[in-house]
Amino acid sequence: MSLRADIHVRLGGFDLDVAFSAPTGEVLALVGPNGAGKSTVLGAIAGLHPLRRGEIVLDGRLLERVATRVRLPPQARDVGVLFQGLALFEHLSALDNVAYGPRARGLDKRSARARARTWLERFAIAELADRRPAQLSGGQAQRVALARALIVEPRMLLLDEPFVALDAFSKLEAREVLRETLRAFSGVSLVVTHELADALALADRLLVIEGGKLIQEGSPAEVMAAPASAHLELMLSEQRADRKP
Ligand SMILES: Nc1ncnc2c1ncn2[C@@H]1O[C@H](COP(=O)(O)OP(=O)(O)OP(=O)(O)O)[C@@H](O)[C@H]1O
Repeated sequence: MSLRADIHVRLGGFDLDVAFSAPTGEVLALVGPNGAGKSTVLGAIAGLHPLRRGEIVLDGRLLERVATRVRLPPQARDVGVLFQGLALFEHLSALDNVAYGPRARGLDKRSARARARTWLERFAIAELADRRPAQLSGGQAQRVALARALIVEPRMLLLDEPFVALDAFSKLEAREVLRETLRAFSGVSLVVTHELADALALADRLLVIEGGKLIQEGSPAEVMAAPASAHLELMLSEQRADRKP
């Protein structure tokens, strides 16, 4: 097992209480209504919300265990994060956004930039190296954000609503780029999305959360065959309506 997570977090009056695990290479989609706790799950794994109880183990390495007071800081977790809205550094070029991780880990500027350039090439955006985020399209910015997350060779990827800011056309293209990226990525990926179509296109397995609890998990086909909540049924019927010509 590559990821084992038993997560109990309290945020104000909200209690999150979910446990799941995933083998190496699996792509998990976390779906559920607004306020269900999806981003909080990501934040807990990334080390941004301390656990009240439980533990998180990634590739046999303990990231956090409340019982023995182990709690690695975010930068020591080897987890790549794509935040909602991408959160690129507006004052840095695309190249320096991607070079940021290696620089922060002590690599000299020249080597970090050389490495960043290979990642821009991998995402077919080398010619955009000098542009600032404001001069990129949504799809291009998403590629920069993916390159920035992957350049540090994380063991796990966390993606929070990776398509929110995109128009319909960019979104299809971005979904394809992301699908190929996740397929090539060797660690576990966890993608938060409120759109079932994205989850179905990307994920090996769905985790459905509502009110801070895991209410269903299974392959897309299993979940579609027997949705465990009214909200999920509604998502499914919207998805079917979208597919009709
Ligand atoms: N810093 C905070 N302090 C108190 N409550 C919070 C905090 N952050 C989030 N919450 C609450 O925790 C709950 C879960 O929020 P979370 O952002 O994880 O939901 P989500 O499923 O990602 O929702 P959305 O789809 O709207 O992004 C919500 O009820 C939210 O109001």
